[in-house]
Amino acid sequence: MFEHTEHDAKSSHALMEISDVSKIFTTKHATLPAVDGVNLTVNAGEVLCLVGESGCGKTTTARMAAGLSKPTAGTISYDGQDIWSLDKAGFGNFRTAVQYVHQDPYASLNPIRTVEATLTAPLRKHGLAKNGKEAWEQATQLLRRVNLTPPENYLSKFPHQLSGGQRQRVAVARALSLDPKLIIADESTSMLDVSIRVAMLNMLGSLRDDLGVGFLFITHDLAIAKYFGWQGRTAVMYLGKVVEYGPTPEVINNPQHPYTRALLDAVPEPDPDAAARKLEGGGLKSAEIPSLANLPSGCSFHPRCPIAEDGLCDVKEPALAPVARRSVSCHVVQREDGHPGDRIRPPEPAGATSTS
Ligand SMILES: Nc1ncnc2c1ncn2[C@@H]1O[C@H](COP(=O)(O)OP(=O)(O)OP(=O)(O)O)[C@@H](O)[C@H]1O
Repeated sequence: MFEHTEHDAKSSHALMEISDVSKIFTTKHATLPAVDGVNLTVNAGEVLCLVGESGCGKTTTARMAAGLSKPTAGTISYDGQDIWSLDKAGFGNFRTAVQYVHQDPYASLNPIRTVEATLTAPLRKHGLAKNGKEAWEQATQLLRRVNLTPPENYLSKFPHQLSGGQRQRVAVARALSLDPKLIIADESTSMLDVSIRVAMLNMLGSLRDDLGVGFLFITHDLAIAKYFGWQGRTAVMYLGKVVEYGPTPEVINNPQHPYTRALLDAVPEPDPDAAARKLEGGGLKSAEIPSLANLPSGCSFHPRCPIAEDGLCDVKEPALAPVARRSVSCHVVQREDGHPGDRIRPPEPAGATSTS
């Protein structure tokens, strides 16, 4: 969709580092490890897609990356600094540089504010516009940037007077008003019709190309990751953990983890129930995701996994390890790749005698 320029490859540096990050929610009834030991890096101008089924911890990770929620453990660094050790001014700068675009703009746009007020308020608040005229001019430029033209047709509108796609573009324009280095887009196209979705993705892609904005792009749909994040990397999450992580073409064209393979088998399937049935039909033993409150032993994917081995996968938790130009956490895949961890073998059945 959009070209990867030489400039990007050379100028890429780690903008955000998510290191060993966990988030545990404690409710009256349970302790929920929503995110468990996640490591991710987003380079400047790069797209990192975070993919997985509902409830796997994508939004929780995204909210921590945006500084909206504090990790239970681990660190989120922006430009080399732990965001939770920044002083108030430093944290404020981080919050302007990293903008969060919510999947439902209805939830984030103030219903009683016009588009103009929505766009000019942050400009005035952060001193990016000296006066009302300058703020108005910048607001019109922002609307052009997100292809809402002519801008004059939109400035006086309220959110309810816009279509879903237009609202989403206003939310992106507002995020852009503060000249962010990184946009965290949480399923920001999932509520749109397919053609509007594609137009929106193309527009976001042009921001990356023209402005060098990096993206942490959250989606449950690998087809979207393929379309939007082809030049970047993709991390597949399952029950709070990253199970496969690498360059998007590697992950999509040659998936290694059985969960990634199953997710790809289920693409494209807009109806979640049909997708779940397809997941089951596509080789998974079950469409049911185990509860975070009662995680399976060993590899938490093993009860659904078509290649799980008794005595191995239900006993020992796999770690991410390099396999075929990406990282994968699967004992069986790692063993087949000749990984040093391959010496783990299922125990001999009771009564079996060794012939050696
Ligand atoms: N504030 C909270 N308190 C308790 N549990 C929570 C809280 N927020 C999220 N969870 C739980 O943490 C898990 C991960 O949720 P999260 O929203 O991060 O998943 P997700 O992959 O983004 O799902 P979706 O695609 O449906 O948004 C879920 O089991 C969810 O119920």
